[in-house]
Amino acid sequence: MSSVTVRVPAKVNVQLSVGPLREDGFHDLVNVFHAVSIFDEVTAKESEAITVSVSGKWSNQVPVDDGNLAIKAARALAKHAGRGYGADLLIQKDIPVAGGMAGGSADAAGALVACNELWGLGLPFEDLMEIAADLGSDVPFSLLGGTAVGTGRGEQLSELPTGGVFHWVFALADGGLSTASVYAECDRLREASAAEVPWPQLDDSLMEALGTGDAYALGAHLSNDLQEAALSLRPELGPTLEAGRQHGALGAIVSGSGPTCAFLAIDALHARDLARGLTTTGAAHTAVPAHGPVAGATLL
Ligand SMILES: C[C@](O)(CO)[C@H](O)COP(=O)(O)OP(=O)(O)OC[C@H]1O[C@@H](n2ccc(N)nc2=O)[C@H](O)[C@@H]1O
Ligand SMILES: Nc1ncnc2c1ncn2[C@@H]1O[C@H](COP(=O)(O)OP(=O)(O)OP(=O)(O)O)[C@@H](O)[C@H]1O
Repeated sequence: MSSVTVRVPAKVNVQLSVGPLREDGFHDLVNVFHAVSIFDEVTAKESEAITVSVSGKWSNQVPVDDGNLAIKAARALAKHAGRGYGADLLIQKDIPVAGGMAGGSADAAGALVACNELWGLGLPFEDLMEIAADLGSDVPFSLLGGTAVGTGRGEQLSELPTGGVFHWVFALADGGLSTASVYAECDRLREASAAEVPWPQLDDSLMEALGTGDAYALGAHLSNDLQEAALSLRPELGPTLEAGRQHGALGAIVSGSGPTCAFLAIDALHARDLARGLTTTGAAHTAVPAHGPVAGATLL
């Protein structure tokens, strides 16, 4: 096979509960991931060396050197296989960069699946999941997709069946937020308040809403412990969230570490109207309707 293409989704966190800071610099989480229909595509072509190039909306914001997570993923896979394989990786980028939607993680997951196929390794999914966890906390979920609860630093996943399709609108912001700085801001705010940080717990009402496909209940139970930190670093996100609520969103939340804002809609038609409302009033320069859950990294 000389060329393989894999499609990988973005994510939103419908619950993100952040526990105390661990000694390794990470936080224990209860992280309910939900994969949504904004996709990157990663194509791997036969080559001597491992290289990457990026096309699409956000290509100028993505590194094409060794810092690219897709390159790191391909290298980690080649190392696991014990051979000096090569691949030209082409990323078609649609997921916002540094937007809290796991775009880099998606490309890493895409590169793992594509290179496993291109190089004929035939590694089982469990092996790819282990390599993924070493690459980043969100990478295993980008492989898995659907809806899942992540514990540990987010890499230990249990799949969650959902009772229906949920319709979302994502309001994209200018410029990204670094995930590490948002966690650091969360720690700083917690230190300043001196309140004890509780151990994260799964929200039973949220589980029920996901299981029954009840968008109204899901909207009422969305939660993100990183939201206050993201708003502290980007106060202008507050009015964006409020504008979504004014346009009838069932729930409005910062996606992961932000700055993308996620709005839950009643149905596909409402999502389209909500997106139009957010852009025509200037509350967001770009608002993208999407639905979830969708599959994780998939060979095309
Ligand atoms: C905010 C989320 O996107 C929610 O899904 C993730 O928790 C972040 O996952 P990610 O981007 O894959 O993050 P990683 O590459 O693993 O870690 C980047 C940095 O985020 C912070 N980090 C990440 C995950 C975690 N459970 N605790 C943390 O404190 C650490 O400072 C870490 O150095
Ligand atoms: N393939 C890639 N796509 C996007 N960014 C990448 C990639 N590889 C490395 N990066 C770097 O990683 C940084 C974070 O990008 P990413 O889009 O993954 O953030 P994010 O969506 O906020 O992540 P998360 O939601 O997992 O916290 C970017 O600013 C960029 O410098």
